[in-house]
Amino acid sequence: MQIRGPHQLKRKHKNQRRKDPEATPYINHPIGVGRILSYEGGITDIEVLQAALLHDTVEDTDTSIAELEAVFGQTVARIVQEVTDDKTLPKQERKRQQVEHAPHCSHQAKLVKLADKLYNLRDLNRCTPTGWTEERVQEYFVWAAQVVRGLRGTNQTLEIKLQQLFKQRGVEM
Ligand SMILES: Nc1nc2c(ncn2[C@@H]2O[C@H](COP(=O)(O)OP(=O)(O)O)[C@@H](OP(=O)(O)OP(=O)(O)O)[C@H]2O)c(=O)[nH]1
Ligand SMILES: [Mn+2]
Repeated sequence: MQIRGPHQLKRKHKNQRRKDPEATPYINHPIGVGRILSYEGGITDIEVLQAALLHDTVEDTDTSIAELEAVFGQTVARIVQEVTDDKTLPKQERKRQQVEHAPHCSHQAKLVKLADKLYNLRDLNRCTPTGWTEERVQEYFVWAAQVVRGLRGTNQTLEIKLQQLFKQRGVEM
């Protein structure tokens, strides 16, 4: 599938659903990440906001970095690249790499990562994904705290909100 313009980006996640019991449309997540950055984080950097909307397209759809670069430019493509997991790696290794790479990401990519984690942790508080145990939810919080630790000093408002969520779960950041 080809992106012919930014207005068609939601088609990329068209057939994808969240893992919540209602199987809500996946596009709610990237839009929510953009909202967090804009309304809560006070971010006005248009490339960060574009990258937020696109952040899971390469990981989860048939979109390539080259395609993003052609439509949205080098910077947006680079940010998305930075927040994209290598899905050919085993899950445990992917998760380990996120912790390891977080401190070395660009400021713009760190912003997207902070908002992504904030959205997903709030989503876990809202409802448990299908098939997840309480233990798996708690493990996600513990892992996310390790990633967020490497993103400190990026956006105070978002980091305080994340810190509160970890504290509620008794997790050290
Ligand atoms: N909390 C929650 N997450 C859901 C839901 N539906 C889909 N997800 C996605 O699942 C991912 C977290 O689940 P995991 O099992 O840890 O990861 P995996 O999908 O990469 O295997 C997140 O991916 P991601 O955004 O790429 O972020 P990351 O966790 O890889 O950093 C999140 O967006 C849902 O209903 N609730
Ligand atoms: Mn995401």
